[in-house]
Amino acid sequence: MSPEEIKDLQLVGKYIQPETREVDGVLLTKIICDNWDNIWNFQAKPDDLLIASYAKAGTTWTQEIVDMIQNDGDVQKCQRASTFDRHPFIEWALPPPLNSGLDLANKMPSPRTMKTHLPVQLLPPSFWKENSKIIYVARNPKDLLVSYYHFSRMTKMMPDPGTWEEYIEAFKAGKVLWGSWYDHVKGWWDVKDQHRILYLFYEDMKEDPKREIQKILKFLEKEMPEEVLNKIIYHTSFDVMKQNPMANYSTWPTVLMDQSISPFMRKGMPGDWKNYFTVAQNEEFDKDYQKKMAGSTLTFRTEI
Ligand SMILES: Nc1ncnc2c1ncn2[C@@H]1O[C@H](COP(=O)(O)OS(=O)(=O)O)[C@@H](OP(=O)(O)O)[C@H]1O
Repeated sequence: MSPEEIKDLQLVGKYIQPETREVDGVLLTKIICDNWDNIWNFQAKPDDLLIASYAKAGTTWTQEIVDMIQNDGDVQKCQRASTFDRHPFIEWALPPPLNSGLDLANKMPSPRTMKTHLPVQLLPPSFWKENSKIIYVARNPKDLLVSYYHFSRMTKMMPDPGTWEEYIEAFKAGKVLWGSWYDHVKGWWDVKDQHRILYLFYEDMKEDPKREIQKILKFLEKEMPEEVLNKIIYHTSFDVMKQNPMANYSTWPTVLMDQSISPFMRKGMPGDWKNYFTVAQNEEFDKDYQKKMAGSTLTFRTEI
């Protein structure tokens, strides 16, 4: 992003309202809802790759891994642009002169790699029709909630999260952007075997990045020498990505993300939720979780 564009962004920033609306009961920003027809009618292609997730599940990490794989471990090539511009975020509509995800996607030559946080029922149907490959990444709800709370405090593009106590309740009720986490992870889980979907877990990636990167390689039908694989593991580690301006959103102006409040690459640590949930909040959360996830074969690890 050039300094000129950043200046424009700062002018535009004051027009960014964290207003929300719903599409089929799913809370989204007003700008996304106003643009919904275009998003729904987005034309996917058979050689598209979509990285899908609920917000704060490890999307950027997965994007960096995929980009490194696609570029055979060439770090310089992966520094060609920020994550947002390398992989269009299909539903993320911003006012001009900012690029909307759809504009970027439509301009991008094939094969395209894109990102979405949409729940499965709101995915543009052309992705199913074209049988595009999808990598879904899921993260345990407690760490995700903590991450989402901090992100919502530092970004001006989302509604104010309120107090920690209020935010836990909003999250449990699904009254946060992109709707219910519970429905999101279950919805994608339930269709994973009917389409070309690789379902990954943040905690598994943290536990054994090599094993999980190998799953992605297989899914993308790629092979690579051990030394390139090791380079990818290193380049996509939390500490290295935290210092990478093309992955840590530091090129974005503070009017959109004020990283002095909380950095985008915050902790990257499974189990951090224990520093935030009280014993009572944790018990309440678990009780509610059991109800909402009852009957599903999907399970999460809240620490590794
Ligand atoms: N390489 C690596 N290793 C471990 N963890 C990582 C990595 N990269 C990003 N992160 C952490 O992922 C969280 C951000 O999630 P997303 O990228 O999905 O956010 S977004 O919804 O796309 O804005 C956010 O989690 P928290 O640190 O818990 O807030 C990031 O720090």
